[in-house]
Amino acid sequence: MTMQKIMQPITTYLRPTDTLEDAARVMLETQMDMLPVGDAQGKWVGVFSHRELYRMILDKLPVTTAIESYMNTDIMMALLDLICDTSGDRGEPGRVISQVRAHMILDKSDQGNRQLDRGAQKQSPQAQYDWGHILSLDKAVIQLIDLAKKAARRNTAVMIRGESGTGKELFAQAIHNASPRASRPFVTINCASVPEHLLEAEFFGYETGAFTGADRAGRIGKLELAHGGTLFLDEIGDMAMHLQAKLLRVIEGKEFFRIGGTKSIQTDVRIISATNAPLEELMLQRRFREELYYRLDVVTFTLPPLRMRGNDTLMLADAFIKQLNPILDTSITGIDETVQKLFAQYDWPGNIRQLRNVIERGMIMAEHGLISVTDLPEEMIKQADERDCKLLVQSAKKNELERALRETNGNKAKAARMLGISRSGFYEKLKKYQ
Ligand SMILES: Nc1ncnc2c1ncn2[C@@H]1O[C@H](COP(=O)(O)OP(=O)(O)OP(=O)(O)O)[C@@H](O)[C@H]1O
Repeated sequence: MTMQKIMQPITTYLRPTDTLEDAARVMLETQMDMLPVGDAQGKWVGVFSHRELYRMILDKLPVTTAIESYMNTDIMMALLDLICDTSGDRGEPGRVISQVRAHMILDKSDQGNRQLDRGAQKQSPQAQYDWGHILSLDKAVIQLIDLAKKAARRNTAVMIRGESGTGKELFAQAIHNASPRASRPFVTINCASVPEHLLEAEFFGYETGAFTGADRAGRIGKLELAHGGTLFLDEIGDMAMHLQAKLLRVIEGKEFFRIGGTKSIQTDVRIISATNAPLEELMLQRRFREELYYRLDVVTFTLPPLRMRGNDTLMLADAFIKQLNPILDTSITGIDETVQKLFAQYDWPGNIRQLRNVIERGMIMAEHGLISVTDLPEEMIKQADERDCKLLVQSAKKNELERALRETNGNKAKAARMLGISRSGFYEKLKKYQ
């Protein structure tokens, strides 16, 4: 989910009359786990999540079946369900909060104009980000931006490497927006999230009647949609070998056929690819084609992980707080000293995306003033607790217990309630933090 998506009311929602195929496509395009369903007046009447999608598939319903009788009409339960699901294993509650918030602000001003409906293939998707969105004080990143500005002017293929959440897509969009193709489409294909058997249709499109259950009118693929613009191939390392061969043929010959089609189609796209996969290793294992690699890897950028970007963590935390205060309706002034120290020592496996989610969650928890350790996700505190920050976390926890006791005049039951924990949990903490 991009920052843009949480800052604007979103226009993507389903109608009860939408089909299983419509829903699957919109979910793929938006990468949302759950979408609101709105009626003709834009009123929320339900939600449709992956769970309902799988249920329809397992029930072997034709793709033309309307989602109406499968959508979940218990909206609040569905939201809570999703929050619990996601804050468990995937550990990114902030991301869900963003999604939920985004969904709650349906764009009422333009109910009929959903971004991705049956007409999606006729619209040209645009890139939202430019250089001004890439914030960094880090020398290496600043140098990469300079290099990217130069590369943007040419038509050369660019490959962006780096861990998840380091800003690869942000860079790709900024390059497109600074290129002579800026006014043309920026089209993304996520090679990891589209199932292998659908990826080919996603790329090349298909002709009328190419599949059972396919749209009568056929569908154009993303290669055609991106004509004149940029095709962003995210997670390129996950592309199947046979598709890699087909892509290579398109790059070399600049033409292709729709699935089931006989007419060759010309295309002119600039390719930007991104990956966190060890492509060199994949080539040795014959899971990535060398010829394709050399076609895609004309200019390479490797974005450093957040833990190697020095002061960026605190600067970004501050910037996110400023951006999010008006959206979340909070008045957070910053992060306290303990959190600053903890941030500096933390590994940030999810990089900038994780930082933004942690900040957003912290802002929702704290509401005003400074974000403190107790507003951070449990997982993060646990990790810090096990490492060098143990003392820091302990003193913050101790302060919190002391404050609760002070404010309740030493009444432990009240103090436990105030902190939202059980009485036994409170005693346990008292013992742990002395
Ligand atoms: N330098 C930056 N300044 C401000 N925001 C950033 C920066 N880099 C990344 N972000 C934000 O972090 C989030 C993740 O960025 P992005 O999606 O570009 O990462 P990615 O490397 O493509 O991730 P993935 O590999 O998981 O797809 C986005 O919300 C993006 O706006």
